[in-house]
Amino acid sequence: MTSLVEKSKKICAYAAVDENLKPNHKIIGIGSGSTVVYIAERIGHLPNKDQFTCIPTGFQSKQLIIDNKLNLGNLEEFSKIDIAFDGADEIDSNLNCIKGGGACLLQEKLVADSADNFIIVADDRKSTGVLGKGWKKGVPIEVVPNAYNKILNELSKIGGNPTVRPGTPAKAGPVITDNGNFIIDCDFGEIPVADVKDLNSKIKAMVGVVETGLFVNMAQKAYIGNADGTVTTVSV
Ligand SMILES: O=C[C@H](O)[C@H](O)[C@H](O)COP(=O)(O)O
Repeated sequence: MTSLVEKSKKICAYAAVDENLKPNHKIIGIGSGSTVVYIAERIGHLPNKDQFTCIPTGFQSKQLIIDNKLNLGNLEEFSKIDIAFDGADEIDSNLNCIKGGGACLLQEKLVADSADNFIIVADDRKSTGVLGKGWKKGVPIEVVPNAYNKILNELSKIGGNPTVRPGTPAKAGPVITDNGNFIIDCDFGEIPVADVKDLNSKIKAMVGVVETGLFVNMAQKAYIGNADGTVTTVSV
């Protein structure tokens, strides 16, 4: 039986596609995770699906595009994206997000940054208003492998509690991203909305950091699927 959370993911994803995908859109960014599964599914059901080229944000995303028989593109060829849809691990009241729980943050941020419209889809557990309130695993940070120890020290110095994400039990040693890097998860406690941008800049300034899972001022809209079957839309 489909769980309430799974139903929430599906209704918000379907609503996001139905209300935002326009006939003039040609290039679509497809994010990663369990919620965007329903984004790809919905687009795959459209009679005009052949008019779209979909840009993936990683291996799983690419498979979703292929499985739903959508046209697959890449950022090298299409550097301007009309609209991108993606999930989130947590969303604050300004639509800043923590992303990267599935280690896909770098390609996701490249696609979001290239998109004219960036739409978040998530079930209502993710919409807490303050980053770090509900998502307790920390901010995912993609780092060059041989810089991890240096960056662990630097993150501790700015008040974080960082750990290298382990690959166990599927793999001994750290998780390796689609880009061949490590992920550090760094807990900063609750991050006030006014502090998110500054924290992101501090982390990005550390040499060896490739990208952070803090998506600051990137999303224009979020579609939140509620357990009662309704969808809440938030815009900035
Ligand atoms: O790296 C993973 C991505 O940032 C996902 O979009 C994020 O973790 C949300 O995934 P889900 O929709 O499964 O909660």
